[in-house]
Amino acid sequence: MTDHTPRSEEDRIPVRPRKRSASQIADRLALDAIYEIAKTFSGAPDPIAVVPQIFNVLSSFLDLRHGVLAVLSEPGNETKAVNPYRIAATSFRRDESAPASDVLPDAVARIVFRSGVPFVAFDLEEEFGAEAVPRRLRDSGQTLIAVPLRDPERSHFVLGVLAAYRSHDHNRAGYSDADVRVLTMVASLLEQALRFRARIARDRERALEDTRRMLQSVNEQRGVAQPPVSIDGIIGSSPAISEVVAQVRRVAGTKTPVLLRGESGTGKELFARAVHSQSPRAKGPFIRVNCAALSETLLESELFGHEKGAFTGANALKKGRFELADGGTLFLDEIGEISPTFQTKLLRVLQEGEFERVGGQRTLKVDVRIVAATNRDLEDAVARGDFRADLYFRICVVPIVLPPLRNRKADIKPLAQLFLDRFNKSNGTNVKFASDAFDQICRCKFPGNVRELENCVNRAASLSDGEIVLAEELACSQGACLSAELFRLQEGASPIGGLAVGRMITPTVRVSDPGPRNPEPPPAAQSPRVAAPPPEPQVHSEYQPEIPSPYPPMPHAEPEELHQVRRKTANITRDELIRALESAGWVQAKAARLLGMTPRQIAYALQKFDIELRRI
Ligand SMILES: Nc1ncnc2c1ncn2[C@@H]1O[C@H](COP(=O)(O)OP(=O)(O)OP(=O)(O)O)[C@@H](O)[C@H]1O
Repeated sequence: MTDHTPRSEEDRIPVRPRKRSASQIADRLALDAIYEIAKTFSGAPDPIAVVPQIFNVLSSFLDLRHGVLAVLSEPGNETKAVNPYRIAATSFRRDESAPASDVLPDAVARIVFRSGVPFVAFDLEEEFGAEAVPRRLRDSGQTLIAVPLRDPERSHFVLGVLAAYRSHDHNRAGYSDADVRVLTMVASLLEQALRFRARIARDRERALEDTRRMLQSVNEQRGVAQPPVSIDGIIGSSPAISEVVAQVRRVAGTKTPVLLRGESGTGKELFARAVHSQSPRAKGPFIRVNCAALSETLLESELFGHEKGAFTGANALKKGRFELADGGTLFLDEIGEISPTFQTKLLRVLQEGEFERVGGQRTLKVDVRIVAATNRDLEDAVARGDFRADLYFRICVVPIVLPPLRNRKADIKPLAQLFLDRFNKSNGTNVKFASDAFDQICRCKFPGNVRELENCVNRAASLSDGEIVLAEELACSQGACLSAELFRLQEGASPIGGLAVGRMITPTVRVSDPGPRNPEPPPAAQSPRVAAPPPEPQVHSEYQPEIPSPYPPMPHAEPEELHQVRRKTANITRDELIRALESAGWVQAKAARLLGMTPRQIAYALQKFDIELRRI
């Protein structure tokens, strides 16, 4: 039925669409394009795979043509270029083997990778030469707009370049700002999509890992033996160590830099050697540098070498470790300890594979695989600005974390047996552990990790009365295991040299008496009568200097016992000491406990009163 009700005057005037300005139309199109693009990304399981579709949208809505996405490739592959990248997507239908320069001028890509800001080239030919212009675009004027794509996880890190061309047939000057804005928005949508995907992948990986661990622990409980691992002297039968060995095997075949992380004594150097020996460069040299052991100047001349006469004392040309490691592997131990200036020097050689000897002019090129190690929390160091982020990304391409021994108890027994066998071999002995001794060792937390286990075995084997080491002969049974004491003081929360520990330096504290704060375990005693006191820390001022220590800082708040210890040190008499030793069966650690002193203080007192230890 037709509606005959009379309409008002207003109703009868035909509605003419409001005229929009060119810029309003452009804005509207941009908005529509972004809407389409966001929809496409949100539904895509692999955001990079849909980038060609995104380029089509840009082209049909906004005339932004010939889109291209370049992403950083893993460093350390065949190319020696700085920031090697690959073309990951394009709207050209191009032959896969075509050079990247067919779609994106190399000079522009590198500018964006390095600067991390958008770049607009109004006239490629004029700015970069005819060769820079992709072949198919040579006959037409084109403005190139390129914006950075940032790593979703590390916002300062440029991992890609998103670019597109605008033909000069269009209003060339007017659009570039808007084009930069649109491409930046697209880059940001892509970053979000990548971040989302990475999160899903990580969650999936975590779930798989949990399942794997669960199965392994069920197998362990059922007594299904894990096959023992054995490469290059690495011993272990725990799932954790098998996983690390598998990672080493996987990564060894490439030239990718590896960063070994883990507490002190977990075997970082051993694993660095394994990465080398399992790699195609195994026949090449393996060169190690302890970055923490050398001053900056020495480190520079050690790593890069020096020319004759470069400085006083440089009487001859000396090749540096980079040169010596050519064709092989360079192991940079304790990399977290190098100074900011040296970080810059190292970055250059890691990026470009080039350096000059100290005092030299000639640029040398080497082919070296880098394996680094640290027990520092490098992420924290980067966040605090102590460690360069770009160097961090160079060295931390494949991080391999070595678990502490307390988290892989299944390794303790085979390792203890290995060290005992080594002891017997080098001493011509046939010492064995009684089964209760083995059980006791296996229960230990070993805060000093494998190194401490090695010491423990050697100490027990050296001090044993007979061929069988009994449980009661172990240092821990006699209250003489200082690392157990140390671990107790840590409350298990801050393991020695653990990843959570930043700079491993004892805190600067006011000291009125030089009583030891972090007693080190006594050197594996050569004979029970030897009671040589460890060197007394020199305290010249009211403040204790910062001493690099393998142990994490002690809490600032001092327990009451420690105050008592201080008072006792000065007051103890010879008789008091002998009485305590007598009642402790001449076990220093026990006597120390009776007197409320540390074993180290007992050792000083013994020396002071010239008392020789008796063995009961
Ligand atoms: N899985 C293992 N199998 C056999 N020996 C091991 C294993 N892990 C560590 N070790 C031994 O333990 C000792 C300490 O290892 P290493 O020096 O490699 O530790 P690290 O992590 O580099 O220590 P730091 O950080 O203090 O330098 C070495 O004698 C090493 O041979």
